[in-house]
Amino acid sequence: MTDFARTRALFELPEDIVYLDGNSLGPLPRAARERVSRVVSREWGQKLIRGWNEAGWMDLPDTVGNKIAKLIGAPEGTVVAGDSTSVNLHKALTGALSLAGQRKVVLSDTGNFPTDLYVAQMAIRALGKDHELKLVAPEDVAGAIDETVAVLMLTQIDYRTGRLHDMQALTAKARENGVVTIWDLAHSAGALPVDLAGANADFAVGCGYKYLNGGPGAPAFIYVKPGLGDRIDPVLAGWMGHEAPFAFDLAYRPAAGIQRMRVGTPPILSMAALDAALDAWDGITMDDVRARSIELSERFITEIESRCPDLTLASPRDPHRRGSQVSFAFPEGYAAMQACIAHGVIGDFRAPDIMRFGFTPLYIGMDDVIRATEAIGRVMREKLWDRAEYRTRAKVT
Ligand SMILES: Cc1ncc(COP(=O)(O)O)c(C=O)c1O
Ligand SMILES: Nc1c(O)cccc1C(=O)C[C@H](N)C(=O)O
Repeated sequence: MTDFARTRALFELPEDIVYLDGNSLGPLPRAARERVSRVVSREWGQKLIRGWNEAGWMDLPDTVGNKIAKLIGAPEGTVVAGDSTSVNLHKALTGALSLAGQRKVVLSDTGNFPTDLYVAQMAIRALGKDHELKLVAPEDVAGAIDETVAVLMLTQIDYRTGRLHDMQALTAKARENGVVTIWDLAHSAGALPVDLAGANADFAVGCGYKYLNGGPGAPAFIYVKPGLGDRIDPVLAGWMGHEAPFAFDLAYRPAAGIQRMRVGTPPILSMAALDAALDAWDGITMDDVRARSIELSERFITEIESRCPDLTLASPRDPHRRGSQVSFAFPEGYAAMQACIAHGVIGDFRAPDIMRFGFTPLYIGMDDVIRATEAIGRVMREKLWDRAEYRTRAKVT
């Protein structure tokens, strides 16, 4: 059994708040603080450019990729860390389209995170092909997979409601119909068990700064199924994805497999923070994390529903149909979330009316859940949200 008291001590958390927003930005792992400080002073400061070889900087995208691979059911050597999720999605989609023959449809759903849809719209335009981005309701995805579809591009867990797509079943149906699959694991990696190899998915991407706790703007990751990497031409090519970057050839020759998904110089300080953060997962099983996340979120729902009749559950009630977040709808959700934050519970708000709370067993326990529901209960009971100071919209939500 995973000792979550031990893992909690690995993080720096302000004592006066309950942090239920690790699904958007994970907290600071103590090891990341130490590692970044060491990389800055001893490696960058003392080794200077020798750090690329002597401190393993050049290998960090693979080192970090392999740590992430273990959390998402991917074999060693199939994941590389770097760039943002949006950029990696662009690589995955253009790669997938290069495999898709004459088919024209990129299928996704209306619950997808907007960046995924923007990437698809502009990748299609940039390729100059007559592909069409087809969006259906999340529950209609399975029925829309047929032999006209070139690529199925989905986010496994809906960022607003937490609704979980059945990766295994949808990928199987896609394969039966000859459809290439791309999964966005932004809200899945580190949140619940993912089995990319078992599902036989073709591509996946995800964030380093949410459940993986790599820090604001942490490098993202990309997975390409073994054997597939060599068959795709990267549209986003750069010297770090060249077969021999330091040969400085004039002609681009893509590196083998996942290595061709690299583009430019990796951001070493951010990579080092993510690398250290990922050590918090040593000795932990995702099944334990999932079981604990369900316990915490079930208790949260029970308490909120009994204390806050004005809040309506916006996530699937069945814990096996949602990720590691719970959302409640409330017309004054923005102001209510501001009031919750002012009263010591940090979650977030997603328009038009969603109050979103993330459950991250590595550092959140049952005491936190109870404390949070007491504070939220008070905010709602005493209508503390109905104050001008909470209704004023900030720039970033
Ligand atoms: C599902 C999903 N995909 C992609 C992103 C964006 O990733 P990035 O900002 O790293 O490009 C997010 C959140 O920001 C997200 O929720
Ligand atoms: N990436 C973010 C950022 O740079 C600022 C504020 C929020 C974010 C997020 O991660 C949003 C997130 N993907 C979401 O689920 O809403």
